[in-house]
Amino acid sequence: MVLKLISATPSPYARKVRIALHEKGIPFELVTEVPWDNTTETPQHNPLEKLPVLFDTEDLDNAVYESHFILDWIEYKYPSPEYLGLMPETKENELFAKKVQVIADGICDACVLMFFEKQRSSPSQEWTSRQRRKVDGGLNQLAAWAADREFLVEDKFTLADIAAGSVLGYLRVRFQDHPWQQDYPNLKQYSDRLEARESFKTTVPTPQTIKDRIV
Ligand SMILES: N[C@@H](CCC(=O)N[C@@H](CS(=O)(=O)O)C(=O)NCC(=O)O)C(=O)O
Repeated sequence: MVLKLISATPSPYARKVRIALHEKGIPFELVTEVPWDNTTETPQHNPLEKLPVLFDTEDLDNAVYESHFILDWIEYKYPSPEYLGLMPETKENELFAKKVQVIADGICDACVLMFFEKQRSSPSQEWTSRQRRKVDGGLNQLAAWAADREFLVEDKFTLADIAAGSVLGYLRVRFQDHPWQQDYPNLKQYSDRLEARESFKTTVPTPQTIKDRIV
């Protein structure tokens, strides 16, 4: 199997996959693109036209997409003990880790909606406020779960930390004016610790330039 990952420099969803592959020591080719531009190859592999997309270059008909599903797929295809396990030990805690991912991805979704609302000729204040409430509510929940813990579940690095760390790293780059680091010092310290991991250091998000008109 020769894995290729289609990613974009700011993508918090793709960063989760990059972190997981790095933590498990799984080799892959990284393809970086702008999924919003007409030059994107993403639609060739995902009918939903979204990245990240992970596929075996020797089996192009079985691409894997939707970051949460990609992470489940990776865990299934590259299980412990041969590879580092990224799921908690118990089923209950695995479900909680996936609930953390729901919140983290939901914060990302609301951020993306706000980002594009700002591009509109007359952005809706009501719509933007609604998305901002989701970001703030999600961060409040992550801060409560993090408390003063090193990791969110079972005192080991899991999917929950990949998801939470990725959205916090995304806010640092794409929503620098959000005061979450002042509002939740514990969450900032938690994020700082994760950003010190090699898998995070080598996947720090950076802005991209979108050439085509999107909205
Ligand atoms: N739910 C998806 C969201 C993925 C997503 O929205 N990807 C964006 C790029 S980024 O926001 O992650 O940078 C995309 O490809 N958008 C293109 C489109 O929506 O047509 C996931 O978890 O993978």
